Amino acid sequence: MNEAAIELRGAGKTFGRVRALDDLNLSLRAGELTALLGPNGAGKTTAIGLMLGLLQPSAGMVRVLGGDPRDARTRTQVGAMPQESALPPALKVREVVALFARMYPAPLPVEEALALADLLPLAGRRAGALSGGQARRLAFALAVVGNPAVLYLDEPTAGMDAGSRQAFWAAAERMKAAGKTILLTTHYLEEAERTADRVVVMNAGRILADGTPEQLRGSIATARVRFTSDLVLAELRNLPGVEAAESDGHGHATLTTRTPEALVTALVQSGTSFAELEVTRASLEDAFMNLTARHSA
Ligand SMILES: Nc1ncnc2c1ncn2[C@@H]1O[C@H](COP(=O)(O)OP(=O)(O)OP(=O)(O)O)[C@@H](O)[C@H]1O
Repeated sequence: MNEAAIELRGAGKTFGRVRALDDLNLSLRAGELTALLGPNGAGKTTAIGLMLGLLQPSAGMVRVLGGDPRDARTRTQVGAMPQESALPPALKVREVVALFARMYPAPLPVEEALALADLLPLAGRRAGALSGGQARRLAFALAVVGNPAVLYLDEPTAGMDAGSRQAFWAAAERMKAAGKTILLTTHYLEEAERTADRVVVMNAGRILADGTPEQLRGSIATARVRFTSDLVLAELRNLPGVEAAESDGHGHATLTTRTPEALVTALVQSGTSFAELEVTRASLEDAFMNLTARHSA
């Protein structure tokens, strides 16, 4: 059933003295949409480069659909949307898509690829005349027109306006429903969270976290609970689920926890009088920033 469509085992990549990827182990199941997140330089594009067969691993192995990513048979089953793509400026949008379709054994109808990328109204425009966000949509059309089993999308929504983003995610949903294995990189965690089956967080060439969006939220999302009371630091630390506690000496306490409800319930049940209660949830974005910052040497 859901066997690995993409597999990296002990994969490493160095560029001179730069270790871009270090012992990467990743197994992506067929039909899943995985979001690869991480700060600039984390190694996301390099990982995609290995999976596309554009780069040779310095260590370990990479298999795509059971084969070597550089084999012609594998390549015709893979579509990619690079971070930057050079488009032939004089050709019209429809012509560029038709040109790409010819490179694949069983492509989608050109009109269908144009529709998926929300490009039908722009099909007659020269590629060189497209705006940045429109050019991203054309790059998406080129990635899907071959009707590939595996799709790599490197920051697909970068530069897109809100409407284009929405259209993009709707198209990604449709590709997923059609059974495609999709790996995309993004800096927009909240956006990816809605559609991704799985989120992999990378930093400095390594995987920091890997799971469903819910699991990721559960493992890294924290809340801050503030109040004033007579409790001393040791008592604050004893409250359930407290990960960090601070007290300013005037009774103002700031606690960090993943389970603010349990903490506040225990506080109430303890009978301690407290005031100025304030609970703020860190957004997943904040939690993700903390996670990657903590691991940056
Ligand atoms: N061809 C190359 N030569 C030298 N260093 C490289 C090369 N390609 C990538 N690197 C380095 O490898 C590291 C990982 O880069 P990579 O492009 O994979 O990161 P990324 O996670 O995709 O970042 P971004 O979010 O900025 O796209 C960086 O330190 C980068 O400078």
